[in-house]
Amino acid sequence: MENHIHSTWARTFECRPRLFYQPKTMDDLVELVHSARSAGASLTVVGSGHSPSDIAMAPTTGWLVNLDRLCAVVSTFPATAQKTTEYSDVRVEAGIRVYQLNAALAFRGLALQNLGSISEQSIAGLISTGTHGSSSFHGPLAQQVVDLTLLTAAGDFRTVSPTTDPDLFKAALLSLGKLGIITHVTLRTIPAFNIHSVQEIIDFDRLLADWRTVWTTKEYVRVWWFPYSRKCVLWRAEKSTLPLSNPRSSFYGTWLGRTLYEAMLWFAVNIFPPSMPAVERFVFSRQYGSTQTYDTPGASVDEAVQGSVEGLNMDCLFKQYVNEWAVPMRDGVEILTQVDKLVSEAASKHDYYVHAPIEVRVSNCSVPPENDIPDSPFAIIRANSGIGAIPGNYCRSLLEYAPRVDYPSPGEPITVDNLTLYINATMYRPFGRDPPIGKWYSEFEAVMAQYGGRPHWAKNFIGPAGALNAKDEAKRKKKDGQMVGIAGVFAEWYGEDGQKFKKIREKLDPDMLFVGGREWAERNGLI
Ligand SMILES: Cc1cc2nc3c(=O)[nH]c(=O)nc-3n(C[C@H](O)[C@H](O)[C@H](O)COP(=O)(O)OP(=O)(O)OC[C@H]3O[C@@H](n4cnc5c(N)ncnc54)[C@H](O)[C@@H]3O)c2cc1C
Ligand SMILES: O=C1O[C@H](CO)C(O)=C1O
Repeated sequence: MENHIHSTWARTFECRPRLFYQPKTMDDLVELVHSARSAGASLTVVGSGHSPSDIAMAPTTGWLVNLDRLCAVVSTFPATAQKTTEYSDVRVEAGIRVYQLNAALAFRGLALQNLGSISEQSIAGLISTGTHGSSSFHGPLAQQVVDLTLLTAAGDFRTVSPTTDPDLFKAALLSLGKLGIITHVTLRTIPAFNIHSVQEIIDFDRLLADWRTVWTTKEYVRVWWFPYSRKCVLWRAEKSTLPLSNPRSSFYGTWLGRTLYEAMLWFAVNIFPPSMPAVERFVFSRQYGSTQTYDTPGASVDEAVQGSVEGLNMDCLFKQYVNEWAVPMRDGVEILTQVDKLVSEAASKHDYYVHAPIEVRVSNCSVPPENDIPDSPFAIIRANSGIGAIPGNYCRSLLEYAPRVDYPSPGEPITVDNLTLYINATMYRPFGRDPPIGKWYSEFEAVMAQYGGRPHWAKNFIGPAGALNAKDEAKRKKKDGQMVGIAGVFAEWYGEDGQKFKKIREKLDPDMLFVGGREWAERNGLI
């Protein structure tokens, strides 16, 4: 198709590729790879466009391919064949959206073990960017991958697993679309489950006081931080057989509440920025009340029992910019204290204002030493806690952005020392209007980098200052918050694993067929 315009879900970036394809068969896809090579065109692969950045933008001379029509469930390995009823491996075509997969699994009495905030993504896009949920007992969502198939620039299918080709598997587990086209994925799924969640309001200072224990109290834990209210929402959930029950009604879940919220944000962004803290406080009080309910006898808490998808997904509200970094959980108190200081000082100087919530989440990205991989998928993580992941693999992807932390010793409980903290600075675009993000994001990133943090690959990070030459820097400054990228620090931050990824990439794709979005790849040190 010609004249196709592709844009991100948040309408933050768009591109006009020379040609756009949605192949219906794997043979068509292979033919497309050969045709693009013969034509000397680049081939960018895009999923649902939910990455907030320009990571999947194709140049005007390039071709863009999307796998929405390659979305079948290929096979389900019956529990008996796997000699267990605790999990089932399911092979799918990689264009399947997570919501389609959720439905197909539910039909078979199965479910994904963990999810991120939404289910719009394609499974390939989710894997390729290091998407995560929020649990101390689960890794990034790619932990559920048992094997995957990559269509290479040569037009060959390569099915890789931790045993068949460990290096290529670790590269393909977070490949940013730059290695080839993921065509199939086998996922380790478990019997469908419901979750019982309890949502409490906790004072910011109390959260910091309980930091070392709160993250491991339930299988799924997430925090939304409202800095101007000095409060957080603490959401904790576990698998449950209790009867289903709905969560409490939501102020911004209604058309009126939601529109009012967006209108107030618009006013604060465009007319009177100093009103932002009051807007955030008002919305917080409508949505959640104004008192701490955590550890408060007699306080009414918000409980629900929902299917895993409804419970784990959430309402992400409006179109947005998102800048999220992974840092060591053990440094969380210091990091949040520093960010809190930034936010309040900026507001008192009328320098910039942030939007709420700042999402604060967790994963267990630690992996066992290579010679210590358990024979059984019932991992140490699970044995310790009685809950958590049945991993499809125990690999750390070469481009894993979570800092390295220790794997828990056998028999020892998981602690903050084994965990990754994700801090997600979302800035809404009320009615399509861009808020100022540059100064906030630069200061936020300086704190994250100070603690060895690295940005989530899919998001709107800027990157360390000073990485560009004067001409490019001048160009960049024309757009507030534009990405500088991490090319200047890639070697330092990704070390040997990063170099290995680049070598594998160059070998598989010497003519850079899959580096259509060349600018993004260059800015970030991948080529
Ligand atoms: C509202 C919202 C909520 C989100 N929630 C979370 C969250 O909870 N946790 C989290 O970590 N992230 C979250 N994200 C980010 C999102 O999960 C990732 O950006 C994900 O990559 C989006 O998948 P996609 O299918 O839209 O991929 P796209 O954004 O279209 O593409 C992403 C990357 O995947 C590559 N790719 C796509 N398909 C293939 C393929 N078949 N083969 C090889 N490469 C491919 C692309 O080339 C590109 O590099 C959220 C984003 C939004 C907008
Ligand atoms: O990128 C993301 O957007 C939402 C926040 O609104 C979320 O959870 C992400 O991750």
